[in-house]
Amino acid sequence: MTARGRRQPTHVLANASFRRLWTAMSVCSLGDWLNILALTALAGNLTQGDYRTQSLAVGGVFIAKMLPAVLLGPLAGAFADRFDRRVTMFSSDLARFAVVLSIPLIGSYQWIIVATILVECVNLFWVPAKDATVPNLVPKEQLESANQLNLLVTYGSAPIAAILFTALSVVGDVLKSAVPFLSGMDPTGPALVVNACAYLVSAFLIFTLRGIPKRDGAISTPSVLKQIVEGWRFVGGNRLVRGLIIGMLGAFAAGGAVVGVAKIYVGALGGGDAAYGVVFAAVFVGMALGMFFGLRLLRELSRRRLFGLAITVAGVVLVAIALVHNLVIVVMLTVLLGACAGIAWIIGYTLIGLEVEDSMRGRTFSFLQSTARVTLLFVVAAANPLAALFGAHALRLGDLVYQFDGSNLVLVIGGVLATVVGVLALRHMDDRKGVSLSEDLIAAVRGERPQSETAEQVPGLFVAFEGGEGSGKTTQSRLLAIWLRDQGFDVVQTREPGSTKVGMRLRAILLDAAERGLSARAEALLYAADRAEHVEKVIRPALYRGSLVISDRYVDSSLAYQGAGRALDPDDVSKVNAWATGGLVPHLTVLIDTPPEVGLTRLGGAADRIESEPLEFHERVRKEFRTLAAADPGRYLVVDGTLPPEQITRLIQDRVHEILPDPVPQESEDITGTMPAIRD
Ligand SMILES: Nc1ncnc2c1ncn2[C@@H]1O[C@H](COP(=O)(O)OP(=O)(O)OP(=O)(O)O)[C@@H](O)[C@H]1O
Ligand SMILES: Cc1cn([C@H]2C[C@H](O)[C@@H](COP(=O)(O)O)O2)c(=O)[nH]c1=O
Repeated sequence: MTARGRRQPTHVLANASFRRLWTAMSVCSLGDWLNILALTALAGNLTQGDYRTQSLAVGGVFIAKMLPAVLLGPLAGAFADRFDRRVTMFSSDLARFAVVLSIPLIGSYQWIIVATILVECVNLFWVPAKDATVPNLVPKEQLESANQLNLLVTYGSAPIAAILFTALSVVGDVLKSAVPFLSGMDPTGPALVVNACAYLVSAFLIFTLRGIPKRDGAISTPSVLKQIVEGWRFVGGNRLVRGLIIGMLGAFAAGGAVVGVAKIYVGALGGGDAAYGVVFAAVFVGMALGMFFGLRLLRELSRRRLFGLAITVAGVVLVAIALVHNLVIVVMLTVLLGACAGIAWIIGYTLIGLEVEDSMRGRTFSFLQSTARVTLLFVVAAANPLAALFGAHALRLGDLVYQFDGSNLVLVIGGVLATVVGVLALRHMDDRKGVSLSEDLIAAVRGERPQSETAEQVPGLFVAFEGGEGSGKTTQSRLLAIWLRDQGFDVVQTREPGSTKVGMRLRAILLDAAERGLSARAEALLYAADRAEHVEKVIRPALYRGSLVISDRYVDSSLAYQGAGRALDPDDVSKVNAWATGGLVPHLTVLIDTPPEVGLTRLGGAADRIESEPLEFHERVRKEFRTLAAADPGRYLVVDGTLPPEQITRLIQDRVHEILPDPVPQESEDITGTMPAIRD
């Protein structure tokens, strides 16, 4: 069998709509950093003279920046889910432009504070609207790359803004002395004008961005208050989202502990301001490395596992940072800490974008932004008093003296907290229960798909079709089988439940609408029993013969219908099925994603026991299918089931084509010299 190569996907920036949004975001990020630099400098300039007043004035700007998120975050999220996101972003940009432009014109400290609060309030509407829009513009498999680019410009624009600010300050000084009319101007004036113009450019880009889906939430949506409560309920009630947010906040708290005490800790290690700067920079260098190289290196590892693992490692590293009294090692560990934080942040953002439905996304992102800021504020504020309260202690062991100060304690607490959160996230969200994490990790580092679970090592190829009722699985799996047979492949087309003798009986029990009293656990076990028989009698033998197996439904159906639909513990369903199948996982799962209200109306005849479940049941099933696909994008093809059948067929053929084995084995080619004729 020849190697199964993958076709190179196009870069996410080739997508014109995303490119436009990303450009707007980059310009805004540059503007935001310029804003922080210019406003803190202006506040300092306006209160020159007394060091204490000056410090308080600059601190006031930071407080004004944080405050609106705490107070207005929930409202902004509901706004992003309620109104047209393009209009929200466009209006926000115009408002930011006007407010920032007014700062150098008015030029008083009071107005700086008011304007900062106003700009931050507007930002609160812009950011969740943007975050919730990204998953609408890029395909699911490119969402991780899109988030990497977003984070890159958010932080990468900071040094560019710093250089620009310096240059614009020089321009400000020159203008002040050369143009009499501008003699009263503060040198930060040009920076603020450029900052305002950045928002105007973004307004233009957003206005001309046609790819954002239109929404008119004002017609039938509930009240804003109801929407806010609905958003909180959703975040608290959704297992995955709750796990992601707790994990990300844990990572934030750990980061806050470092920011809070880094200065005194570095000082205690004998480092000055330069060393403090290096430690600070190490966090960002690490984040960039984690986001780009870490995620690429571990691309075969389940994203849910990697999320928990990254936070756990970050926690352990933080404890090590607290205990190792060597500045060079501390800097190296800080890079690792940043890498873990970068990985966790990107995965968390990506999974939320994939998992959360469009109508809830704005509120979820906004909840995350607000709670992250509150956590950061709280931890940074509490870290130093706690460190001071603990004081400095020298532990003596014979001749050895080990210094353990308050800053060490804060870092240890932050590290332990992150470790606990990471372990909980790993357990809470693990989608490969029963499969050793270390084996998975080693395989991922080697760039291999985890061997113990995939069907990769068998000579054949295993493709499963999944989706809700009437999504088109039977139609498409039949068409795929015909297409493959046409190319000379030996194809076994099969389905669940009911492809074996025992299976046929089980299918009758499982789908008989009269069988009303069947318990959820019994149902899960019967499906698993059918699957065990199916794998042993049909699928495995065919794969070992080198056949291509196409199954209409497999394990994911149990995770979606019995796990999410019947609300059984997903770990239990996963374990039972891993045991029933001996860990056999398809090479490719095609998810035909169709809204249940569309799929159910396609079905003819009387509804069977499962089809007659209420719509909410089928909605939970659909959501779980999508979540499963999102957690392992490399192994799934998600197609929109509302597309015309021919278009779906083409998408499936394109993807299957990438992983097809050579129909004539290499040895036969060597002997006969024949070239296989594969039609596209
Ligand atoms: N893309 C499509 N657009 C419109 N109708 C479709 C599409 N795909 C399939 N159908 C029609 O929908 C009905 C159900 O299709 P199919 O039996 O393939 O779905 P299924 O997912 O296998 O259903 P089940 O859940 O019963 O197994 C059929 O009448 C089929 O012709
Ligand atoms: C494999 C499997 C199936 N189901 C449900 C899903 C459907 O309602 C029926 C199968 O009918 P189909 O027309 O053949 O698609 O069974 C399930 O609940 N759990 C499973 O594991």
